[in-house]
Amino acid sequence: MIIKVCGMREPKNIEALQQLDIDFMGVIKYPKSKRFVDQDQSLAIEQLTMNKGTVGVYVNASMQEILNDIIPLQLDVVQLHGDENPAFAKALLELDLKIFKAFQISTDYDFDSLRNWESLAAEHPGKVFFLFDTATKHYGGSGKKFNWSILENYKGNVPFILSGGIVQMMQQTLKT
Ligand SMILES: O=C(O)c1ccccc1NCC(=O)[C@H](O)[C@H](O)COP(=O)(O)O
Repeated sequence: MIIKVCGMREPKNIEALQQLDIDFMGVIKYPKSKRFVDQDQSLAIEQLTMNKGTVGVYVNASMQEILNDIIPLQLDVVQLHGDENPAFAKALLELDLKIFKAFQISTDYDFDSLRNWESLAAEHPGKVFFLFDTATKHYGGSGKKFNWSILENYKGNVPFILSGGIVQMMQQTLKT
């Protein structure tokens, strides 16, 4: 199991996170999010020594916007949380970044629509992960959990991360 803590901004919180047994720290680069990390905060993050993987979270950003963040945010992973296509992700994979591709899961979600992304993942073993989040018109950060039993309909083999409204008391359920 991998654990990502998202929405990190303040250097002192990021330093505290370094002491925890987690794998990734997520930084939101979506300007409409209340957790958005601006340029000054990015420059503060650049000064930190990181012992976790850093994930930049984007919603329909341009390639140039992402490229500009690679060094300041010390990016290991790009989380594509909007309507990006596999060709866009492929260009990032070729820069040696990993991809977390987010999908907004609703009750009647059609997992067959992920075929193109599954092909990309097969071409880049160990580099592409799916992230299943709760559907919201704001793309993410709803704070709400979706009905995980919907995932019984997912028959693919790309490893996935669960997202949306996860709190500590769900720890045991997540392990099973
Ligand atoms: O966190 C946000 O504000 C956000 C906004 C737009 C797209 C993605 C966003 N977050 C990405 C994440 O990976 C969050 O951890 C995820 O949505 C779950 O957060 P929450 O719903 O608050 O539990």
